[in-house]
Amino acid sequence: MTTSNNPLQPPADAAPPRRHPDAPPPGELLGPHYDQCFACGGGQPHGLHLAARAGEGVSVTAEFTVTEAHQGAPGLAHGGVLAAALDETLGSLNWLLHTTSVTGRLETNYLRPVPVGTTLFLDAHVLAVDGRKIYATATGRIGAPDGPVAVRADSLFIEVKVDHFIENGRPEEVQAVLADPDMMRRARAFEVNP
Ligand SMILES: CCCCCCCC/C=C\CCCCCCCC(=O)SCCNC(=O)CCNC(=O)[C@H](O)C(C)(C)COP(=O)(O)OP(=O)(O)OC[C@H]1O[C@@H](n2cnc3c(N)ncnc32)[C@H](O)[C@@H]1OP(=O)(O)O
Repeated sequence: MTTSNNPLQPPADAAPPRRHPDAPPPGELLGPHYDQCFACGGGQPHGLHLAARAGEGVSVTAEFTVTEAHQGAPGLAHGGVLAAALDETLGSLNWLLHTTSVTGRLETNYLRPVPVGTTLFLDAHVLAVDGRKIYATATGRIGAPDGPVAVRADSLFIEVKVDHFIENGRPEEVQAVLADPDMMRRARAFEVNP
């Protein structure tokens, strides 16, 4: 039952987050979920190359360094790029839950400009889960894990089946991924989340 009009606030009867028993241990690098992902993939020269690690509970940390390719205003990171970094960090929580989910809503809050050359230290954690709805929040800090807060986000992710990607993706890329047994084994493993 929804008790608030804010779609990013978990309802009072939502379940607390539960770390999956097979979640990677705290400190482990999660690796890209897809080599061509703009945010985490190694195959995108101008991508963020964001590297996320498992944290304690249902949390992750991540880092990415702002380059010339990420500018909006001269010498400053584009707000959409920063939103992508927050989105990706939040999406990495899938590894801790062993679910496959996509962003339904993402509300970003920009507190400080982020200059080119900055390494942004991000963290995200799940607040609650309500059926297919995953409520999570993220913060990005300048220069260090305890640096000044530059950006924050609240989000609602929605759990989907792997078929979501097969049915909606462009056929060329979908076929290439379907032909990669490692990728498919990992993606399908997330679907049988007990
Ligand atoms: C080729 C094979 C590949 C396999 C391997 C793939 C591995 C990939 C692994 C992991 C991927 C992680 C990727 C991370 C990247 C970072 C995250 C992104 O950037 S994701 C991209 C941006 N997001 C989208 O493109 C979503 C577009 N939207 C949709 O597709 C649909 O709207 C979707 C799936 C979100 C929901 O559609 P419905 O038909 O399934 O479900 P309904 O019934 O509408 O919603 C279910 C519940 O959620 C609420 N809901 C849905 N959307 C909402 C919204 N925007 N705001 C508030 N509530 C929402 C609804 O009110 C409903 O709630 P009630 O159960 O009735 O209480």
